Amino acid sequence: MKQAACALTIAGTDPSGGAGIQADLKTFQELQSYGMSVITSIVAQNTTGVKSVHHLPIEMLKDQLEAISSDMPVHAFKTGMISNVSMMKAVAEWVPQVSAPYVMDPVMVAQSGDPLIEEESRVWLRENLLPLTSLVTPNIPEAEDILGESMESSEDMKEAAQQMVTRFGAGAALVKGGHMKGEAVDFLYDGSEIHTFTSERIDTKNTHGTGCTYSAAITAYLSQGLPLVEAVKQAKYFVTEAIRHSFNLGNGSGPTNHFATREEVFNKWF
Ligand SMILES: Nc1ncnc2c1ncn2[C@@H]1O[C@H](COP(=O)(O)OP(=O)(O)OP(=O)(O)O)[C@@H](O)[C@H]1O
Ligand SMILES: Cc1ncc(CO)c(N)n1
Repeated sequence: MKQAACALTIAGTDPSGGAGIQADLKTFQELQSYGMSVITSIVAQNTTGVKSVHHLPIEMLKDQLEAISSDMPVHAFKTGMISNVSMMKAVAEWVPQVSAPYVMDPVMVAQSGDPLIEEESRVWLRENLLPLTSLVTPNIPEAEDILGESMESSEDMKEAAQQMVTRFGAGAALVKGGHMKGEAVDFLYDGSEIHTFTSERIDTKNTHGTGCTYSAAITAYLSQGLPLVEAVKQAKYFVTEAIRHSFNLGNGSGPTNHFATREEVFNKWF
């Protein structure tokens, strides 16, 4: 029997199902990787915002990580919300045990603007976690935060992607243009060249969890052995269709729609 491609997410939760662990597992399932999850924090949130956050005790985080690496194959993994330095340290100590591509979504604020990471953790993330990654996927505010510089143009985005790799040691960097105007353009620097991924901008307020879905799709494709550029290309199709079919659920920024997506992607793009 063919062995399953196993993808893991290490992240916070979203009970409303649009972002975090829930979005990641749905994406893994849609893209036919076997999904596994390690929870960092339980977040009481929905489409309108974050009510409260409970961080799991560090020992509990370590035990979950150990439960995976002592028993399960991991063919690719991603991290999302890792709120404080103690949790980042636990993840950083665990990463070398797994020889699989590591995709970091450097989650800092929710779509609603609520903070998901403590202020002092940002430097630690940059100095210690970033060099362990195969790919980091910041949106523009996250890239500005990591580099300490403001970004206004495509040239700034490309420069930021390069800096993440050459200055801060990320394996590769994908700077996402969801927060810009006009077409939704993302730039990937893979250590040797810039690759550009462009889609039309879809006119919707329902973009809760787009970043989670995108990085989870990249992780799923990497777990299946696709090369990085191909994994990003296909994940961009997936997230674009998930945004196109997003739901008007809840009173705020609704979630992307995964299950309308797979068929749509295959019919339309292949
Ligand atoms: N309205 C849109 N139409 C089409 N593509 C979009 C739109 N908004 C974002 N994208 C694309 O979705 C992907 C996710 O990018 P985005 O910058 O929104 O992530 P994010 O801000 O990290 O998401 P999150 O809301 O989960 O924090 C990128 O490929 C981006 O270009
Ligand atoms: C747990 C979690 N991770 C990431 C995001 C960003 O979309 C969110 N809202 N919640």
